[in-house]
Amino acid sequence: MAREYPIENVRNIGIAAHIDAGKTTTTERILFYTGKKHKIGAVDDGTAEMDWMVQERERGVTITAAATTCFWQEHAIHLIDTPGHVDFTVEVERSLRVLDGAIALFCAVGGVEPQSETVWRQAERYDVPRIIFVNKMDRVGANFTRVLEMMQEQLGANPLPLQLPMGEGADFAGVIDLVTQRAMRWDATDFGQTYVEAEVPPEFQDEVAQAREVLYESVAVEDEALLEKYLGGEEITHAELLTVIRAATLQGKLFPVLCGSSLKNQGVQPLLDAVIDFLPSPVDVPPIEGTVPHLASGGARSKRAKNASAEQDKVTRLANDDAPFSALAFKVASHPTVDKLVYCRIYSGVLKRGEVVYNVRSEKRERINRILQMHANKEAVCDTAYAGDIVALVGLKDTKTGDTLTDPREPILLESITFPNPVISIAIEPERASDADALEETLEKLMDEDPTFTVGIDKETGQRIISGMGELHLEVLTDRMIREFGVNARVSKLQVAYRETISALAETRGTHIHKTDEEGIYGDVLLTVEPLARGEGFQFEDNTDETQIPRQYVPFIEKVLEGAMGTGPRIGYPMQDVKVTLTGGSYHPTDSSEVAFEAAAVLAFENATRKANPLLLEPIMRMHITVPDEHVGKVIGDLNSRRAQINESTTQDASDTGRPSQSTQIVINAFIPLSETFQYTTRLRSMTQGRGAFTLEFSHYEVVPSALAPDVSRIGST
Ligand SMILES: Nc1nc2c(ncn2[C@@H]2O[C@H](COP(=O)(O)OP(=O)(O)OP(=O)(O)O)[C@@H](O)[C@H]2O)c(=O)[nH]1
Repeated sequence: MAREYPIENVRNIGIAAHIDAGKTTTTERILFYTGKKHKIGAVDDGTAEMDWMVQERERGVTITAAATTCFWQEHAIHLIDTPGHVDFTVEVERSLRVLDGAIALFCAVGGVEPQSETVWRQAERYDVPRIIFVNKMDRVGANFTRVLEMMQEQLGANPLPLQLPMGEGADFAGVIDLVTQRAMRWDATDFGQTYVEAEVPPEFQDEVAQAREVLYESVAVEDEALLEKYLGGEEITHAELLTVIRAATLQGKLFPVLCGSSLKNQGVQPLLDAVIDFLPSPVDVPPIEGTVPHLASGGARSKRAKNASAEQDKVTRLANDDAPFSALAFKVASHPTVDKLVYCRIYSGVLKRGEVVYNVRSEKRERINRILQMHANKEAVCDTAYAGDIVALVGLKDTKTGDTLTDPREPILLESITFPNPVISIAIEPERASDADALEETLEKLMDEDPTFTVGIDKETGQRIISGMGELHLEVLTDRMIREFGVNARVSKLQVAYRETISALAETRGTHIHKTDEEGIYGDVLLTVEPLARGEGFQFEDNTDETQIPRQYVPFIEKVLEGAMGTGPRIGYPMQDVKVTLTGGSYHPTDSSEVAFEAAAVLAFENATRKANPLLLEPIMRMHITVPDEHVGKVIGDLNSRRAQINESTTQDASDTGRPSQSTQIVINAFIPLSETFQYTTRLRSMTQGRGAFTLEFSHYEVVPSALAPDVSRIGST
């Protein structure tokens, strides 16, 4: 079956916004006007919004939250969910990784709010082209011009208004298109499905003429030929203008701005037009890059791959149906009826139901049982998915977020989505023994959905330890477990995931020798432990011979010692960066056994590490703070009191981006112990009146200063 829409007519977009800017309300309108929903939610009495929110909290609804598809003017728009919350970078990162363009939504009253600023900067890092929608023009205090100024000042962006509002607040009556010079008014009786276009009312004509002048001039400077025409006083056609706006938007030089009121059903259709006119199709973004993966023996290896000079050769795949199939799994979601859904962005080729794909990470081939295109609350089964599509796949048991799925004959490994390691932990236990299974099952599901959430068992206490990215992350997950999955569980206080190591060389002997009338036990091991450089983990060397320790026991002893690294001598945190050398030992021809050598080796290791001046290590985070100039002194002072090491602070302003801006942002890069970052979100917010933003990423482990070490206790023991 041929594709319904040419790839040039596909848009993969997200809506980025500060909480409450009107993302849900706008999405509802988009789905309604594009015919995906036959009834518009009664947002006025709060029902649509509440429905949406309640659903979002339910297990099934993450399904619809990841992506939905709608159609507009012969184009397919895949709308990808981009939660705006700073504390859930994971969600934002994975959305930005697979979308091609975004609508940045601002409130006409609040303008550029902290969270919209954060998401804006994230989108900037990913080079995602954006158009802007200034929503809530009907609200008292709405001020279109001020929002434009804030974009310039706070974001250093170059907004390009393509419309002007006809009045503001209670007077807001519609929108004037600066290109066509037509005034649009929406019909309130049919939820804004129809709108009429008319002459610009006389009272707006001067303003429109001025704004049009600015528009043409701003666009002309982006293109030499257009500039020549403009300066020569020649007429510029709409098509010419739109082509240059599109090119400048794709390069991030201009950000077309539209306005309206989603709640009052005004302005959403032109926004959809703008998505099509200015945001990229999959062929407008650079082709996806990857490497030729090394395949396990037996795996199909293409001629191309065989001829590759190196196993990790770089390859690119064009966004083309004829290219070999490649896709990236960007979200795994639980589902009420099928096992799970795997959301994929197809970068190249075509996928048919029933086909087998190759998962490069797991080295497994998996059959696609069903291909679903997700709509608002429903899912449509399709037979085929094409390059550039976003679909949900059923049947992938071993696929995780970030995995590449490819044609088994032409494999490619796409760059995965990088997620930071979890660094903060709490012990969790079922309320009652009867809750244990439910807890286990829920933890599995949450781990599947969220790659930055892990579950382990504390060897010493036997407690389940859940780890995540930050305080709020674990709080929300625990809350979901209890409220959404109905699991009765208890958690301990948040703890940093400490490690242990040694700082000196030590040699000890461990013996495990018993003799009774019936049987004997004989194990005797001499070993040294010495520190390794940070990050080297565990090393083992054997300097004994068969007269000391029979050869068959050596690999076994190595395994035992590696296991013993799991519990350090100071508090019991896992150890790292230790080299163990087997230097001597003895055996008995009949009494020696694995069990005897195990006991002897563990004893020797424990004594040696205790003697080798053990140290505690703590996770150090790389912190990236963006803060307006005027608050920087306070923030740096506070960082110093938190044992942070500030590496650099740079000024980020207009000259960096080539865009005009009057505001100066200071970017501070620092290393900071994780334990000093608890509650930092609130602290930074209060120090910067909500305008500072930060990201934290695990960097490395460092020794805990000796004065603080006694305060560190074992996880779960509090
Ligand atoms: N006056 C006015 N209110 C609006 C408009 N759009 C949305 N709202 C209201 O703003 C509030 C937040 O709207 P949502 O659509 O839930 O905003 P959101 O960005 O999805 O918010 P979160 O889901 O909390 O992130 C609701 O009370 C809406 O009714 C608008 O155009 N005008």
